[in-house]
Amino acid sequence: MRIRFTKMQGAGNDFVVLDETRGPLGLTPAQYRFIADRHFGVGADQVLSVRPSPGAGIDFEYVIHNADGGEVEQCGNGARCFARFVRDKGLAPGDTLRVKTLSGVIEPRLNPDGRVTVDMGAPVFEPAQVPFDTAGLSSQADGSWHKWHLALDTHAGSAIISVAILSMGNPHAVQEVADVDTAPVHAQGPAIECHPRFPKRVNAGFMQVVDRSQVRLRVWERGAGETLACGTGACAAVVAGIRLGRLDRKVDVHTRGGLLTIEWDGQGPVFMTGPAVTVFEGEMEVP
Ligand SMILES: N[C@H](CCC[C@H](N)C(=O)O)C(=O)O
Repeated sequence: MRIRFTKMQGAGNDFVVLDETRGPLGLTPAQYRFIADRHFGVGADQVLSVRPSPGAGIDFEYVIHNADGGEVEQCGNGARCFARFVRDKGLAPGDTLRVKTLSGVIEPRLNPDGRVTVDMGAPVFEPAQVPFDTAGLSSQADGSWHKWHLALDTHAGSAIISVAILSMGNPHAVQEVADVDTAPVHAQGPAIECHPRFPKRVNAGFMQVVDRSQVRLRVWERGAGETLACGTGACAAVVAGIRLGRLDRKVDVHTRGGLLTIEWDGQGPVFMTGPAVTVFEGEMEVP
C-alpha cells in the first residue's frame, strides 16, 4: 500500500500524521510499527490519524498509535500537531477545534504566536480508572495527596520507588528525582511501564522540581520508550506536583525537546501550551 504522510514534532516528540478524512487506510498494528520504525520506516514516537467527525459538535476524530503499534487513549504533543495539520491543510473550521479521542473530547486552540493550547480535560485519580491495582499496597501521605510504594525488579537490581498515580486519559506514574540528568530513566522505565499492577501498562515520569513554577521532566513512554517530551506526561507531572503541594497553578516544564507550559487550578481541565512543527511531507510503501 502506498501512503502519503506528514512528519511533525511537538517539543521533539515526533509523529507521522496520516490524513484519513476521505476514508480509513485500514492499517494493522504491524503496519503502524513499520511506519514508526526509525530504520525501515519514516520513524516516529506515535502515528496520528486524522479522521472525519463522528458526530454533531465534534470536528474530527483523533486516533493515536504508539511506535509499538498499540492504539492508545491520548497524546498531548500530538494534539497540538493535529491542530496545526488540519489548519495547514485547510481542513480546520476555525482556531479552536473539538476533537474526539478514545479518552474523550479535547479542545486544541491555535494561538497567534504559533503555539497551540489544548484543553486536555480533567485528571482522574481513582486508581481503578487509571487503571492501577492497589490490592495490598502501601502508600504514604505527602502534602494533600499520597504516593504508592512500588517494588521494582530491574537489570540494575531491585528498588522500592514512591510514585504518584493518575490518568490524563492515559495512565501515568510520576516520581520526584533530584536531577533528571542522572535519573534511572532507562533502568527503571521499562520495569515501571510493564509493572503487573498496571493492567494496561503505564507511562513513567521522572520529575525534578526546580522551583514552584518550573520543573524538568523526562518520561519513559508506554509503547515508545524515552521520548524527548511527553505532553500528557507533563500534565500528569504538574498535576501531581500541585496536589503534593510542590507547585503553583502555572508551571513551565523543561523537557529534553523543548518547553511546555501547563496550567491547572486544582480541579477541572488541565491546559497545555507548546509548539507544533511540520518537518516534511512524503510518500512511502507500507508492506
Ligand atoms: N505513550 C503514550 C501515548 C503518547 C503520549 C505522549 N506522546 C504525549 O505527548 O502525551 C501512552 O501510551 O499513553
